[in-house]
Amino acid sequence: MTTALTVRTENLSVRFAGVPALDRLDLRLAPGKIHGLLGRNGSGKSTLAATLAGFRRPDEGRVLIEGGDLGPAQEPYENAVVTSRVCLIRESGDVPDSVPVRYALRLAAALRPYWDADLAAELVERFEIPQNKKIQKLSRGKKSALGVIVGLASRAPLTIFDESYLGMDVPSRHLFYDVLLADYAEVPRTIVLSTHLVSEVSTMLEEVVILDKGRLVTQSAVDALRGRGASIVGPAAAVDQFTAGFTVLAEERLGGTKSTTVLGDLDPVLLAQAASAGLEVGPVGLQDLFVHLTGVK
Ligand SMILES: Nc1ncnc2c1ncn2[C@@H]1O[C@H](COP(=O)(O)OP(=O)(O)OP(=O)(O)O)[C@@H](O)[C@H]1O
Repeated sequence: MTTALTVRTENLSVRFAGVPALDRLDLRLAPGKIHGLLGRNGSGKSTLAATLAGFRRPDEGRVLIEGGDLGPAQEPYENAVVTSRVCLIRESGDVPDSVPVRYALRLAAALRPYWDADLAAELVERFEIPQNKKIQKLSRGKKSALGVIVGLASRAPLTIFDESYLGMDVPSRHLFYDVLLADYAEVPRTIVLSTHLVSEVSTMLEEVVILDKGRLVTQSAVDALRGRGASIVGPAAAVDQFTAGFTVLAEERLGGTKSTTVLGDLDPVLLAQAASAGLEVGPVGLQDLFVHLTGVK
């Protein structure tokens, strides 16, 4: 049976030629949740994903993985017991290129202790992957889909998708999200989705880690993060009057109606004022917060 794992990093740093890609990260990924690993290009997402999966040795600090039948915390690097329970799928698909699809699936079945062959077969059908074709002959999208299938059917207690679905078209990506949610409900495990497509995955995420230039910007439950701001919708003049003095994260206007996203907690007095001005107050979008927190202009 798959048992979700807990991941911790302590003062984790990874450097390339002396330049930090990860800079003293202290994180805790709770077991059995879907975590978003968010950051702009070059922020360190792939380096973190590879280090969590044991592909890379930290230059400083450590990664600790614990829980389930693993027992006490262990470091993943050069640790076959831990890495057999961790599946990292990168954009390349992380499958050998020169062999037919059916062989790659057999290989995954042999290597992955929690492999679900029925799920793999079902997904190969649903994503319409030609089983006899060599992987190098697949289109980029189908190659990505095969990687995703391996990631899902591995049912690893810690499963990390590092932008592995970006090559897929929109319907295929949505199929991936649907299958991921359904399978996660059936077999809970710790899932990390590394992405910059924040708006597309935001409804699936329970926790987020936001990186910027290798540093931790924030780690938070999505609900708590969304509570850091508010979106105010209503007649444009009333919205402008109400939001004057707030830090504005985003504005959108449609005819006489305006939606303004602001940073800050709205107390009950402000909420009552908004209601009496005919304004609707909702949570802030994750994408708007991400843009604000990572300084994208
Ligand atoms: N093998 C490597 N050699 C040298 N520098 C590297 C290497 N891998 C990553 N880096 C550098 O480390 C930093 C973090 O890169 P990383 O790929 O982890 O970021 P990322 O958030 O995954 O980016 P993206 O969204 O563009 O994939 C970048 O400055 C990158 O240039």
